[in-house]
Amino acid sequence: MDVGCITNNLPSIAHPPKHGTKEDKEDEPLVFDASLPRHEHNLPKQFIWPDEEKPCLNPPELVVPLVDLRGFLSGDPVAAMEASGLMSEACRKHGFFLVVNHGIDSRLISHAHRFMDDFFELPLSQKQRAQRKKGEHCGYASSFPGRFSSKLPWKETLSFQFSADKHSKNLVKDYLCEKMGHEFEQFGMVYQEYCEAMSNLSLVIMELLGMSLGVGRTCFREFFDNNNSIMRLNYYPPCQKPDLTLGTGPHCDPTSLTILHQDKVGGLQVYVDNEWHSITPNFNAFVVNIGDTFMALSNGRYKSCLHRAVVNNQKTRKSLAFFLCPRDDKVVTPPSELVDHVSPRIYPDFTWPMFLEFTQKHYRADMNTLDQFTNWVQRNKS
Ligand SMILES: C=C1C[C@]23C[C@@]1(O)CC[C@H]2[C@]1(C)CCC[C@@](C)(C(=O)O)[C@H]1[C@@H]3C(=O)O
Ligand SMILES: O=C(O)CCC(=O)C(=O)O
Ligand SMILES: [Fe+2]
Repeated sequence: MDVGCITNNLPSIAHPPKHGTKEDKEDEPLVFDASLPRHEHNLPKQFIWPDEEKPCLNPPELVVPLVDLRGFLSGDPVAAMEASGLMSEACRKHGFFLVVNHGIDSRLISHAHRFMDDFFELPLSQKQRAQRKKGEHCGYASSFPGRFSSKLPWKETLSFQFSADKHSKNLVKDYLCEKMGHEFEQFGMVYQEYCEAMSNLSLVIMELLGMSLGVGRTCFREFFDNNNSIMRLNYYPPCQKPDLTLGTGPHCDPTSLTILHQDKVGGLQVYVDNEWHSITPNFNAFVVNIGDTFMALSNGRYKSCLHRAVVNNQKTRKSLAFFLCPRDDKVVTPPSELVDHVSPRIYPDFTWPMFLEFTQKHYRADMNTLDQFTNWVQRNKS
């Protein structure tokens, strides 16, 4: 797919000033670093979001279904029906649910959070050894000044690839050691183990989602076997003007399924019934949400939901986001059971690499990403 012509049709992402031009000085990319003294009271204008997108104070709490996986994991068919029923109700309404008794060691989760602190508290120059390159989705990024010209998110991120393929057992460790040096070997091993746990949990959830949609336990589990997913560490430093900016802007995840662990600070918000709702942190629960790619796989039966992250003026907030993505060669096509004259195809066939490139090079993911991508694919059908 030649994606070149997208650039002219969509609100393209700001291109950083050409080096050496006069804009360089005026538009020197904004970079902030959590370890710098927090004395900035006048927020740079690029971090100030439009009034209609600014955070609201004290949103109501979203009562999210708590899906207990213990029974299903022990083979109890009644528990399986209960769990898939709860998921179905949540996914038809807003696409978010919590999973508990998931079997993942709390020490692994704590290690992952601790290593995240270690990374983001490094001097900026060291973090920039893993600097995300233009058009690529892996690496370290600080608020994306080179990518966007306004509505910059108040966060630093570190993203890397995970492959469930048995020959890729060292992918995470090798990437982190290559970028950051061999002192990151343990960091890499912990995140390789964390991502394997996330991948296995994703496949369990895919079994239940398959059951809930009437396509059987193995349909989506096999589709995401050997997944080629993305792990993202979100680090949100305190902000002196938290009511003017956002940690992560309003969006639907373009990926298939997100398994998120937020720390105790809280800040994740979901847009349901025309209102923003907070999701209260729960160390023992993972927040799970459907992404755009799974919405296409389900032929629109399940919703990819609008959400965002707000910041505060007291504490750093962290979240671990595992984004499930199918192997590169998998074609996203809904099972035949989900397509008929009553429910005709809504989205075109596509592969995840096509959609990912769209979000990285030509369109800032928001609440319309899948529709924009669909329109472009249909316009460019050669
Ligand atoms: C495929 C992806 C693009 C973003 C990361 C992700 O892996 C899934 C979520 C996407 C994102 C977080 C949605 C909001 C806008 C965004 C630019 C961000 O704030 O980070 C998105 C990510 C991206 O780097 O494009
Ligand atoms: O940090 C959070 O709670 C949400 C982050 C998010 O939505 C994302 O990274 O896609
Ligand atoms: Fe998200």
